[in-house]
Amino acid sequence: MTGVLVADGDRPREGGPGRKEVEVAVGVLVRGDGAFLLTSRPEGKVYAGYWEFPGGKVEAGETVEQALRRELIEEIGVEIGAVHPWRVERVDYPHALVRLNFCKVYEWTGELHMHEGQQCSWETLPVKVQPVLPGTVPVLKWFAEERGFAGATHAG
Ligand SMILES: Nc1nc2c([nH]c(=O)n2[C@@H]2O[C@H](COP(=O)(O)OP(=O)(O)OP(=O)(O)O)[C@@H](O)[C@H]2O)c(=O)[nH]1
Repeated sequence: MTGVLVADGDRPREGGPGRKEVEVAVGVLVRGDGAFLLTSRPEGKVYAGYWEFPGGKVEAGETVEQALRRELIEEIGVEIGAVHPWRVERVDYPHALVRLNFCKVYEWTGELHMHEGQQCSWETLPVKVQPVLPGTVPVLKWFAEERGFAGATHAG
């Protein structure tokens, strides 16, 4: 990871002048009944306790799809089937400039196991869990558009 590291509290910050975009692979697991999986960010990470879609940073030499397959095994213990790239969203956080590659996934094998002490919840609109990570909010809006859902997509 290149970028300027700035000591800040208990965690270094990625970014600074000329900060590099961090590619992130994000999995939107959708069940047959339309429910989608949200997970909470584990303790020790930025935005701990916020709800998001599972995924993580793309490592050097990996494609988004490869990163997604690896992250979902590592984080939630499932092996995913076909990956359907959906939308890309750029979010400028104080801690990083991220490029979120949201991919829909309809098939997976294995039981859900939260390997990082997260919580998980199958959700429909409006989502019940909160707080929702800022980078997750647009996805809820895309779902609302797709599903003809009117009203607030989440609390807060
Ligand atoms: N996984 C995930 N990350 C998201 C979402 N929305 C969003 O803004 N992000 C941001 O994308 C980045 C993903 O990094 P991460 O911390 O989950 O990645 P990672 O598992 O590789 O973690 P690590 O390398 O810090 O241990 C974070 O800055 C996170 O705030 C989302 O829906 N899912």
